Amino acid sequence: MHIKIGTRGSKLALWQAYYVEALLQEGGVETEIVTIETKGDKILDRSLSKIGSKGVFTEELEDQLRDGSIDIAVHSAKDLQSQLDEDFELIAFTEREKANDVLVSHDTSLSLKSGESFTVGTSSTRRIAILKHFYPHIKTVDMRGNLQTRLRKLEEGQCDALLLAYAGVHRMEYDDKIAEHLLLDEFTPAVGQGSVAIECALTLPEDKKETLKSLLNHDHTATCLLAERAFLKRLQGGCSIPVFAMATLHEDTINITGGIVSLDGSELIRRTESGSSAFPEELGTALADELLAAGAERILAEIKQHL
Ligand SMILES: NCc1[nH]cc(CCC(=O)O)c1CC(=O)O
Repeated sequence: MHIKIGTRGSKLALWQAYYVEALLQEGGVETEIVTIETKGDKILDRSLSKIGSKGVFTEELEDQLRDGSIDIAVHSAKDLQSQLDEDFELIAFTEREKANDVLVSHDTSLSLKSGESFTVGTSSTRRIAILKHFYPHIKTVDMRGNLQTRLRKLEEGQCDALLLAYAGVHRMEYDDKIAEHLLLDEFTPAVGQGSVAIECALTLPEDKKETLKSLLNHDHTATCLLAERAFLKRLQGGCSIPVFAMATLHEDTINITGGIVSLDGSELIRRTESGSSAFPEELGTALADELLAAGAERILAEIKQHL
């Protein structure tokens, strides 16, 4: 069997594609990597929320899935919108890396907890709003671009630190620049953070789908991500909305914590729900409904007016 793997060209995206390639090759599958540039890679002077969150990093990959130029597209699970177009599906989620955020700096003595004021580069509305909520003494500057670009901007002194996903920092081997691991109950990660998602066209032949699933899918991770993604779908949050959720699985029980924070950080709502691993999507949806009733509906409406 031969699988053509489509990926974005950033160093992190390529790492993820090589990771998937290695898993396939171990299973005796021949592979080929096809690098594809997306709108999100090209447009670097506007925030993601202004370009439009839908498909910024996926559209060009999906065009090639549709015409068969590639068999699968490899994405950071957290970059994927909650609702794919109807002719695509996610057939696998790889084993999740530690999902937390980290503070990255040349000065590894920096700490949000210290009370000291410094400037953090990030353009994630989730991270900015959570910083405003818990650490109002921290200044933020907008910092888009792929990991390499952001690290260069840090180097140039455009900020004192970056706020990033541990998964990406670790994959790029910048662990020695981690100043602080942030708490999951303050910086609850974005939905899907730390896992790699495999997308294909519905029309991909069944034998390929079976092989891909058996070699790439991590059942435990997939159960958690199904709950998180159902949560995101109900809240209709793209990656530009400060919504967060993380599920964990212990035996047959999923625990999921999720919430939303207003853009100025003044209001943060967070809830936890538990339920059977047999019904991950129902659990994610129920958590979202609970939040909507508890004020998330109003916060979401306010956010959508601003973006
Ligand atoms: N939005 C960009 C993005 N997409 C995935 C990761 C990191 C890897 C991951 O979470 O899987 C990052 C960088 C970051 O947020 O620090």
